[in-house]
Amino acid sequence: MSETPDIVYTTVDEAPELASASLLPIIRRFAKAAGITIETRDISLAGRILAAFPDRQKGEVRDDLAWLGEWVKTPEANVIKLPNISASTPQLEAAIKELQAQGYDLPDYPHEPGTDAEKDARARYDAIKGSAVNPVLREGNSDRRAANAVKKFAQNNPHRMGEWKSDSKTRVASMSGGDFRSNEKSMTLSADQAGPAKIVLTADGGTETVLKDGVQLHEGTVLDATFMSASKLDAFLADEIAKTKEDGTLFSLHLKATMMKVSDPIIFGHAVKTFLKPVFDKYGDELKAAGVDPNGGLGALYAKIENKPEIKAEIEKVMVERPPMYMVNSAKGITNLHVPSDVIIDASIPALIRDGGKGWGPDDAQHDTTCVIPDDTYAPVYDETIAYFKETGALDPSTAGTVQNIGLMAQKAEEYGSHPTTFEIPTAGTVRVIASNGDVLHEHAVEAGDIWRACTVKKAPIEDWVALAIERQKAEGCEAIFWLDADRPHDAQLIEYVTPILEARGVADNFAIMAPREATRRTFETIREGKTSIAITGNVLRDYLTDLFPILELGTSAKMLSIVKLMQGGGLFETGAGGSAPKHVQQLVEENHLRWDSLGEFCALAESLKFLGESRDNAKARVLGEAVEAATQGVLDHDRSPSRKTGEPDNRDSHYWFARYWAEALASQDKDADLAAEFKPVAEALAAKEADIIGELHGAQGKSVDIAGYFHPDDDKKSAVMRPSNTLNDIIA
Ligand SMILES: NC(=O)C1=CN([C@@H]2O[C@H](COP(=O)(O)OP(=O)(O)OC[C@H]3O[C@@H](n4cnc5c(N)ncnc54)[C@H](OP(=O)(O)O)[C@@H]3O)[C@@H](O)[C@H]2O)C=CC1
Ligand SMILES: O=C(O)CCC(=O)C(=O)O
Ligand SMILES: [Mg+2]
Repeated sequence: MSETPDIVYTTVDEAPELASASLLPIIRRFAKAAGITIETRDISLAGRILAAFPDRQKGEVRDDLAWLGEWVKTPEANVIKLPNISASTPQLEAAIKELQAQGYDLPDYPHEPGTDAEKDARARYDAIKGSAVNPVLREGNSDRRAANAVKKFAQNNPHRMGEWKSDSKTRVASMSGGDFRSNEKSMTLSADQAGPAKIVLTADGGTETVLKDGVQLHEGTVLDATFMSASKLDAFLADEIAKTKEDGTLFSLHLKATMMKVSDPIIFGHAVKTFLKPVFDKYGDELKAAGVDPNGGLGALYAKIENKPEIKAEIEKVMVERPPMYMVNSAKGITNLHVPSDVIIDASIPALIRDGGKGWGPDDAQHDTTCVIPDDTYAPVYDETIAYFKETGALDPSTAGTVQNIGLMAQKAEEYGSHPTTFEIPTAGTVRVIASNGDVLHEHAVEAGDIWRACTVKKAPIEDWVALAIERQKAEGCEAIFWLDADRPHDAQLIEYVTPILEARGVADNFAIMAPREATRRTFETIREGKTSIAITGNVLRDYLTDLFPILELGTSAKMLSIVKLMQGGGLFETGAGGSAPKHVQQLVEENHLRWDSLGEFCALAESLKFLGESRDNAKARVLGEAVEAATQGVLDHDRSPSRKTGEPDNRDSHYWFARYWAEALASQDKDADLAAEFKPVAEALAAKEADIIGELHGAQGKSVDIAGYFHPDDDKKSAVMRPSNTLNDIIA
């Protein structure tokens, strides 16, 4: 491992990692011709678990995430980042079990840590849980958009859209009080308030508990504090369950338990308990004794009551009285409330909207759905989208314009950085954030069980974000909207930053500032006319909108260009805006067909090579990058993307075509004669052997395969499955 490779390609999980087994050898072969070093760093869930317990493993275990976390703070950084699992507790436990079965020495996940050793293990595991990678790597703000070629392809080959009817009963339900939105307070730190702050809970009896000490706050940082009332949440959930029953729709809950890894699993647990309230009322003690943690979901609960027929019977009785649930997998009986990480709001709601507002029910058919999004901060975006489509009918992807996003993300911005300062309040009292100079920055009266949190966004990332927005708007010359609500405390603080910068740069007229609901409608109206709009948003809307619009415009967010211009000069190139597509793994294992589309990897690779060309003045990298763009265009023009169906071309076929078009582009360019000479025979061989290669790739499909693990498959077996064409392998070797 050299200290600074030219490019780091991340080792991840699930479908994208399977794809890498086929694609990475091709990338390496081409990069080698230009003397470019590509190394991998392991940020997979399994890799991170092992790195958390290096002392218990045989041999050396590298902490690649820690290494990358430092590298992204240097101007040399050039990372191609694939999506990785942000694990919920059930996923983390499953991964630990698998690794233990493979012979790795790891402690179980301690649910109720008692001893010091258990507390230590729990702390190490909790650091891995949830979205533990992206916040570490994202030392810059986010620029996500569809490349022109990708957008054109989607317009010419529109995906299927469900029909939106004006009488659809699908709706969004959010709290009208007591939620994070209504309790939010926000302020910007002055110089004398900067320094280590503390968060203190003073119980109603007077006892003080320091919830967190040494919270480093800087001058100019925007600091928010808010809480979700547990009692109001429960009342809201109970009410919505009843209303859903009356409406005759599916009940669904949409959260982000992965990125909001402290707050949202607790909210999820409230939903599990409220849905099964009669069961918890009757058998609460027994369930507790059996080790049931409602935050882990129904899946974990059922596993713990296998031998308790009376509780099972009670659950069945209650379920009959409840509205039918939106299903994750109706064939397997996996409901919305089974696993907290199965229904991830950024992907789940847009997919439902793409399908005309329909979710899958227990009867394996699609129905109108009540979408419960307890916190009302961002729910209006979905509520307005649904209202708009009910009025106007579905969007037409063949004519729709596009929405780009400039997202405030750097340095754990906003809610997605709030985990260390989120608490489930143990006793009623008052929470205060106290600055180093003694100023009380925020104060809330809370009840036991309330979820209180503070979050920050620093000055430098805000200024960088506005500058990035100005740059992008200048490049596009189109509508650009800051999705900020002057009536929301946090957004009002951001507006105080944004307006003077726009004015000082003389570009204020090129931008609008609109609350999310209004911005949603305006943006849909703009893209309906075939035009482009730039959404300049905070971190959560960055996440939500870069799934919402791509899923409606392109059918998926996997095809997005996703660039993180690191604030210290490096580049982080994310592959698409979506996740690791767990269902694709199942299809591969059962039928040896991988429907994962690597277009996101192709786009990121082109950007990474072109960035290398600029940052290290590497002319060959530039040529390789331009050829990748030509290859990507070739894959689109000739429709070489994977099919969903077994027996048809899959991910591996698309890699063959990608390699071929890449080699052809290199052979035919005239900027670098050495590269042209080297790739001419490669291009010829790939063309001459087309029938053999395609035959070998297709011959492999249709049978089940063994990769010896889900979270930590065997590298050789994975490689054998993903590289079934010896003819192709020989040409690439
Ligand atoms: N950047 C990151 O690291 C991210 C990581 N994640 C993680 O990914 C996991 C899954 O998240 P989830 O919310 O389900 O979102 P995904 O984006 O993984 O999946 C949603 C659906 O999108 C489709 N899809 C996604 N990517 C591709 C692709 N490249 N080619 C074809 N289809 C694709 C699949 O549809 P179909 O099944 O119909 O084929 C998939 O089931 C979680 O562990 C989550 O934490 C999520 C988002 C970003
Ligand atoms: O970090 C994660 O868990 C998911 C990230 C994500 O969804 C995104 O950035 O779009
Ligand atoms: Mg997302």
